[in-house]
Amino acid sequence: MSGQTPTNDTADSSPICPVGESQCGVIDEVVALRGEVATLSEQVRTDTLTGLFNFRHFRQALDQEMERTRRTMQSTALVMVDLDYFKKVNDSWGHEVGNQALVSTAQLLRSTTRRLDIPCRYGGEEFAVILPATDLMTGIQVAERIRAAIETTPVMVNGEDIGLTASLGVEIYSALKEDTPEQLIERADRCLYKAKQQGRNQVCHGTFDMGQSEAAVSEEERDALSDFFGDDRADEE
Ligand SMILES: Nc1nc2c(ncn2[C@@H]2O[C@H](COP(=O)(O)OP(=O)(O)OP(=O)(O)O)[C@@H](O)[C@H]2O)c(=O)[nH]1
Repeated sequence: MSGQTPTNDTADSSPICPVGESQCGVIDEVVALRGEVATLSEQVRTDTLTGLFNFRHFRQALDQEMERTRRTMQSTALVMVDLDYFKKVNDSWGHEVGNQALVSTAQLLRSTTRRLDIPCRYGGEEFAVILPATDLMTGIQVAERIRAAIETTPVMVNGEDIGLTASLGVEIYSALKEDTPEQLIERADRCLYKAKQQGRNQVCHGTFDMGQSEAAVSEEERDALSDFFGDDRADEE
């Protein structure tokens, strides 16, 4: 699975003209077509506004990472991110500022995650980040890092910060579960809904004891997580 920035991953194997010919129209055409195919395949999986992977790629990547979990027994974490009161952002500051906030959030998702993580625009003002080979505790810490980055990074309009925040839900898929991708998304979305219900600008997660329902990250847990993990996960490759 490619990393977080959609790239042109076509191999550089330029066709060569037949022996004795320095120019060849057909080959020029093949090279041009290859370029177009690469551009189109990037467009098909990329969200135009933010440059993140789009929903189509998200679903394919989630299938692939869940399959990897079944083979390697390493869990996959899923973080759902939804900007708070985004309708109010649009209504108060205008649609263009709303778009600026979405672009800023996308940049933060890239900068707070590893290259192998898969940040996507799920739709509207909702984002999803797939964290391959990640357990619940680490997923919670990454979500908390994303939350803090959104809260503390100003989105300025006419010298004023619009005060953007987000609510997040974290769940994991382990090989022991028989979840479908839809069930995993639904569980993560339930956590996100709980974060909204409990006041927004917070992370809720599935519990370590699967017999229980969702839980919020408490202040103490937040401190313990950052002490335990330090702040270096975003530098990992
Ligand atoms: N600027 C902009 N706005 C968008 C885009 N996509 C969705 N929106 C807006 O996002 C807003 C989402 O509003 P709601 O679903 O009511 O949620 P909310 O206001 O964020 O409230 P909570 O999620 O409950 O905190 C709507 O006003 C949409 O028009 C986009 O691409 N650009």
